[in-house]
Order: sequence, then structure tokens, then C-alpha cells
Amino acid sequence: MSTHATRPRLPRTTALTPGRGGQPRLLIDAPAGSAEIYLHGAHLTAWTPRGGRPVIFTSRRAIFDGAAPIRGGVPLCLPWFGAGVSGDRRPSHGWGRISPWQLSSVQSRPGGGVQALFALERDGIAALYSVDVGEELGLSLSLRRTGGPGADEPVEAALHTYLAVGDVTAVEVAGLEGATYLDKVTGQAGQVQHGPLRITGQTDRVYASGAPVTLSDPALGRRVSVIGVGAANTVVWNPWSAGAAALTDLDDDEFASMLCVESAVVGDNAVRLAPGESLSLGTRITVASL
Ligand SMILES: O=P(O)(O)OC[C@H]1O[C@@H](O)[C@H](O)[C@@H](O)[C@@H]1O
Repeated sequence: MSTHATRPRLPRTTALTPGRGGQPRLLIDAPAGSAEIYLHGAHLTAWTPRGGRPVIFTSRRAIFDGAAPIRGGVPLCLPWFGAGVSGDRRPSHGWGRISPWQLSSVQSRPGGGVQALFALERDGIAALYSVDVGEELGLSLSLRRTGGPGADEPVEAALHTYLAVGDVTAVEVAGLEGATYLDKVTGQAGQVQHGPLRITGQTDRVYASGAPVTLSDPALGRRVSVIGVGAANTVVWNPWSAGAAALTDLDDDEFASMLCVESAVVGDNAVRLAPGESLSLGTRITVASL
């Protein structure tokens, strides 16, 4: 894929260069924070706020071949999640994370940050994705139905954020108390979250809540908040050791240093979009000392 034909003007704090596997990626090294975003999937694989430590986890075994989804970072699940509402859609988590996106614009922002805009149109859906890199990370996705086939299919989306943690077993996740969830490990729906969530085994839950979630991580001495915007759901996922062993692009020990907290609109909250209608979903990630 040519990156030069569509290349926008870049601020001096950014560069569009070949990354791992020779794949084109935008590097941002701005006063307020640094980041790396691959055009394959418009996939953010790293974000570090100024003076801080990396907040986003990407697997050391992640595949960068411009075809497979990248393990870690923020995969964009769209326009369906998993196998979709019907349960038979492929590829898993939709085509957003495995499509080449166009880099539309890159701009410096007041406060020392950078905003990058990505676009993709496919199967009657025009997707726009904004990544705001600074002391906070802002991700904002809009999916507009342009017509075409598939107009009856309900649309889902998730910002499948892999957070880097010091030790997942020591992490406490607050903000989901009282929310109902589908437990995808046991298949049980209508479960209720009592108290903060602790990760003690394979975890795969779709919460009927988009309330802000705060993850306290004593091993890294920090608190990371995931603040959904327009998110009716929050998905929490950790494959644990057995799940990690089954994934060729995740090292066996890496489950302990990640936790996915995903702002999402999925399942019962999927939306049917008439031509011209949009679904908007965002997330803001902030970091504070414990
Ligand atoms: O391996 P994938 O396709 O990236 O998916 C990882 C996980 O993503 C989560 O969001 C899903 O809830 C899980 O069921 C799934 O296993």
C-alpha cells in the first residue's frame, strides 16, 4: 500500500515510517505524550503520557504482516463484535482491525498533544477515527451508514483497549459495581457485579454499563481510568494462562501484564442505522498516581 499518495502534512513531532514488519505507522513524539499507530486497522499500539510509563500493552508476539489483527494496543472492533449479533459473522470482531485505513490529517493541539484522523469506507459504512495523544488519550469513532447492502444488519463497535498492568492478579477494577453482565466464560447472562472486580482466572464479561471504570494497579503504583463516551457496554477480558497458551500471538506469561477494558456498543445495544445515520463511540484514558 502506498502511504505517500494520500499522505497529509505532518507536524514536526510526528513521522510516517515503516514499523514492525515494514508496516506503515504514525509515530508521535509530542511534548504531552508519545504514541504509535499502524495504518493497518488504524491500530494504536503504544501510548505514553509525558514523564509516565507505557499505558498500553502490545504483545511481544504480535504479528505485523498487514493481514492478521495485531495482538494488543487498541483493536477497532467494527461493524460487529465477536461473531456479531447473529452469531455467524466473520471475521471475528469485524473488518475494522484488519483493513488498511487512510491517514486523513495530523495536527498539533494546544497543550502539547497531537490529533490524528483516520478514515475507512467499506460495505456501506464510512468510518472516521480520531486519536488524541497527550497527557490523556482520547479515542473517538464514528460509523455512518452510506447505503449499500447490509443495511438491515445491526452495527456494533468496541475500542478493545489492552491496558498494561504490573500484575493482573493484584489489580482492582472499580466502577462496575451493581452492573449486570453476560459471562462469556460460563455462558451465563444476567450476572450482577458485587463490589470491585478482581481478576482471578479467565475473564470475559460484557457489562451493561458504560460508566467510568478505574483500574488500581499497586504493582505500577498507578490508577488508570477508562471513561466511555456513548458506550452502553464495557467489556473486560483476560485470557488467563490457559487462554494465553492457545493464542500463538501472546506469550504464555503475558496474560499477567494486561487487562482489556473496552468501551463498547454491543449485543442488545447494537444499532440499526438507516442511510445517513451514525453510531458514535469514544473513550478517554487518564492516569494518576496511587
Ligand atoms: O482473539 P481476539 O479475536 O482478538 O478476541 C479476543 C477477545 O476479545 C474480547 O473482547 C472478547 O470478549 C473475547 O471473547 C475474545 O476472546
